[in-house]
Amino acid sequence: MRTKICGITSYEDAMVAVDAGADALGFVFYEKSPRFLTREKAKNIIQKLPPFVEKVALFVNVDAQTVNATCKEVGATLAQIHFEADAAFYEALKIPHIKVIRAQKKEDVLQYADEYRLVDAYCEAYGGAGKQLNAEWFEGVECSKIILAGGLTPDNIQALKKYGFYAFDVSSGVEISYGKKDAAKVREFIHNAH
Ligand SMILES: O=C(O)c1ccccc1NCC(=O)[C@H](O)[C@H](O)COP(=O)(O)O
Repeated sequence: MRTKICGITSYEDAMVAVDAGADALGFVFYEKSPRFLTREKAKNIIQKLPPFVEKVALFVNVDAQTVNATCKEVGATLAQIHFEADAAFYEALKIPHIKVIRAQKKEDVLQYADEYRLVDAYCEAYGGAGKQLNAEWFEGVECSKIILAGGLTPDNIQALKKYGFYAFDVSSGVEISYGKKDAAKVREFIHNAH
């Protein structure tokens, strides 16, 4: 199972995740987030990372030009879009991207079913709240294009493997404090996901 460790704010935490086998790292460009980091700080981390690691830039309520410019400047390889955006926004993006579904009910997890998408639990903060989805919503659903997020921990992912998700995404479940990862939990999460 692929894994993304989200809310990275230091090179040390990034390398703990990479060394443990993370496929992707998430960087939050939402100023109201406790995991927000500046473009300069993100660039300094990203430029030192080894190849074959997806560098994901997260955005909330910005225009496409901001997404394009930020990703180019920091070296992000994928944009993660955490808000409702229209077709013109997506057409203007010049970088690979994934939509985020902030699910509030079972039907929501079926949105954009033909696309790889991240399904997270709805929260006012847009993400990183440690709020879990109802696993029963995935019963009978084709999950191979879903990146599951929301309240995942090293202890609860084993039971979720049976749904056949594309990947697991975690932030608060492997943290000591906002934006500071717990190395042991990061390793345990990735180990248990595989
Ligand atoms: O992490 C944040 O602070 C954040 C803020 C605004 C938009 C998205 C954010 N995080 C998005 C993620 O991809 C998280 O990994 C995802 O929501 C799961 O978080 P958690 O429930 O804490 O594992």
